[in-house]
Amino acid sequence: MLKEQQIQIIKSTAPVLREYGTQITTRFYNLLFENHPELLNIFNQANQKQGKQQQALANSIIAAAENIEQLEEIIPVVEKIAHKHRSIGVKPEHYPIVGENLLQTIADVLKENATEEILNSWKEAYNVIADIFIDLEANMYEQAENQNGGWSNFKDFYIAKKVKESDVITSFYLKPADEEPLPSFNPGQYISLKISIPEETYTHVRQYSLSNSPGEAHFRISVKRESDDEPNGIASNYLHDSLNIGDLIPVSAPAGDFTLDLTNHRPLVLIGGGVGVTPMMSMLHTVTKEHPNRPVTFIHAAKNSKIQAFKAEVENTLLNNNHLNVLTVYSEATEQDQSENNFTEEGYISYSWLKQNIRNLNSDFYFCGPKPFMQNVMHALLELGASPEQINYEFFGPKEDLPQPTTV
Ligand SMILES: Cc1cc2nc3c(=O)[nH]c(=O)nc-3n(C[C@H](O)[C@H](O)[C@H](O)COP(=O)(O)OP(=O)(O)OC[C@H]3O[C@@H](n4cnc5c(N)ncnc54)[C@H](O)[C@@H]3O)c2cc1C
Ligand SMILES: NC(=O)C1=CN([C@@H]2O[C@H](COP(=O)(O)OP(=O)(O)OC[C@H]3O[C@@H](n4cnc5c(N)ncnc54)[C@H](OP(=O)(O)O)[C@@H]3O)[C@@H](O)[C@H]2O)C=CC1
Ligand code: HEM
Repeated sequence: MLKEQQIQIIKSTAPVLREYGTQITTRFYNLLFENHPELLNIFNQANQKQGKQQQALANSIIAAAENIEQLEEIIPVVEKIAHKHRSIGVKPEHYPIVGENLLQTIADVLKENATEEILNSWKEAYNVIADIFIDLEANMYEQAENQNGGWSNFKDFYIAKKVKESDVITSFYLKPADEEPLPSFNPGQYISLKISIPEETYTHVRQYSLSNSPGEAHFRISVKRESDDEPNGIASNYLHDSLNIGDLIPVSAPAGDFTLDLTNHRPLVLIGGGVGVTPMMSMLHTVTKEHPNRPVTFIHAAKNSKIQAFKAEVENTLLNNNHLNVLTVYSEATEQDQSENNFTEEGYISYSWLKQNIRNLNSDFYFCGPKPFMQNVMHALLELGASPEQINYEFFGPKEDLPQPTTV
């Protein structure tokens, strides 16, 4: 346990580390992969090259340190990270490795300012934080293991079906190679895939939201081919081009805490941006099956009908449900979309448009999509007066980028 003096040292040096934050974590990852190249198999190298992971780690370690006296405050943030850690296969034995390399880096960056007393205090603080992660993740591994037919790490699934949903999105129907029954999962959760590409030295682990509802004999994921920017997305292009029916792929047990709360019956508003619609599909299918009388507004913002996935699937759900309202917003509607008038609004989702189209503000809101879309929707909901507990979103960048709902 940390002594009072160590707590004061942590609190007084946390601002310095915040200042050097990403410089420390950038150097940390270089040192970590130099000393432990095997960890290149689990870290997303695109996130590394774009600096996203360095920022995320720096923010979380320093946030934990600044809350060192009331760590229970950061449990919700730690839980979200622990879900991802568990789905990737982070183990207790990894924590001392990260700790050693992180402290070495702090010493290197702070140089003569890194006295033995400061380093020992940060070592103690890291161990306290690491123990919280290790305990949480142990429970999550046990829970995943104990679910019917569960497994705690990765297990082989085969591609049972591939369905082209749009010009850029293809769905993969995955079934367990051992034919064990699938564990249930919460709508909105994701799985991690461990993707081995022949010419690549390391595996690529990626997360994909489950786009079907629990209780079926398969998992369905729907993957957008990332090819708008250079370099093309390594995993999504491999899945689209080279993963075919019958091929095997290691899959983690479902994880994630961005999940539909089925215990309350307030009206529901699901807002998906682009392929961010995937968790919304799982939520839509689940709620229309289990609570057919719950009013649901399903909003999909996409470029146009050539890019949009699940248009027909959602319209089919609409046919069988009197309490579902479906709205489509295209930002780059094609001429065919215009002539068929097959969408509700052109442009971006806005505060005034949401105000006009959300029938009941006392709703639960769930949204997911690209960052600019997320920022816009969050702003609009806050402006509409939605309270923090009504707003649920999956965002996987440094949280500071998104306006936070003010506490009431
Ligand atoms: C919880 C969660 C759920 C998700 N669910 C889905 C889903 O349902 N469907 C879906 O399609 N995606 C989903 N994603 C995203 C998915 O995990 C992948 O990130 C996505 O498929 C891209 O992976 P990739 O390997 O194809 O691209 P990567 O190779 O990882 O590249 C990603 C982007 O980074 C850029 N990039 C790569 N390397 C560099 C570099 N050296 N310098 C600069 N830029 C670079 C690429 O141009 C590309 O635009 C989800 C992500 C999370 C965290
Ligand atoms: N559980 C999770 O965390 C999941 C995360 N994802 C992530 O969701 C993202 C989906 O991206 P993608 O499919 O490429 O989405 P797109 O880039 O296609 O964007 C979707 C729509 O949102 C519009 N948009 C862009 N900016 C704004 C804005 N400021 N306000 C409102 N709308 C806006 C786009 O318009 P425009 O034509 O101008 O681009 C487009 O019409 C990916 O980053 C993916 O990784 C996906 C699935 C699950
Ligand atoms: C106290 C210690 C740790 C903290 C505070 C921490 C924090 C984080 C954070 C904030 C993220 C981003 C989560 C997200 O994107 O939603 C993350 C992801 C990750 N962490 Fe940790 N982590 C710790 C220890 C570890 C250890 C010991 C390992 C194992 C080597 C590890 C491996 C990973 C991996 C592989 C990812 C996903 C990276 C990516 O997809 O780009 N972490 N961690």
